[in-house]
Amino acid sequence: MARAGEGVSVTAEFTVQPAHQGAPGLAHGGVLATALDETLGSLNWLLRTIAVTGRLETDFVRPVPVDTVLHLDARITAVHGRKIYSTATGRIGGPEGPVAVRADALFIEVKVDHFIDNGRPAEIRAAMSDPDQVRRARAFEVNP
Ligand SMILES: CCCCCCCCCCCCCCCC(=O)SCCNC(=O)CCNC(=O)[C@H](O)C(C)(C)COP(=O)(O)OP(=O)(O)OC[C@H]1O[C@@H](n2cnc3c(N)ncnc32)[C@H](O)[C@@H]1OP(=O)(O)O
Repeated sequence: MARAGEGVSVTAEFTVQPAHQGAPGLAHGGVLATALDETLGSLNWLLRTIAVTGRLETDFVRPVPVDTVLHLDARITAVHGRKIYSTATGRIGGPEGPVAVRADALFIEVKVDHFIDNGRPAEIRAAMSDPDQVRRARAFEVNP
């Protein structure tokens, strides 16, 4: 089965808000990890694959002040069976600015059942009664 691999990439911007503060005036590392995780996770949509984060290794290279725009750049590095390897950087001061954070991730492909079996019933019911959500999930299952 042919699958997109190298060359699959996305860019994104994340603005650090006051609510994201950890140390005074600085972004909390967990929030920056979330921004990296979200950006890396969006790569899986380009592969038309439903996948969850199995591993996320994050390096915090420079402090990121509140109100900073984090310029994110993520790409798939390899696909092997159900395993999707990807990497991302977050730069400050512009898309070519210095790297403040970076992450390497391993996402694992799952079936829709992963969510149905493990999610809270109320939210699963709401998702299943949302025609857009169901159509998207079925599209993945029919054309993985
Ligand atoms: C109707 C409703 C509609 C719903 C429509 C859904 C829409 C689409 C939603 C998208 C959602 C996005 C979400 C965003 C990103 C999160 O935020 S995801 C949330 C955080 N992550 C999680 O909750 C994952 C929790 N972990 C798990 O559930 C299970 O560990 C996993 C990841 C499914 C893997 O379990 P498994 O399927 O039993 O797979 P397993 O055989 O253990 O591992 C498969 C392979 O991966 C390797 N592996 C697994 N974990 C690791 C690890 N941590 N480190 C290294 N290797 C690993 C294994 O060694 C194995 O390798 P091989 O032997 O094949 O070489």
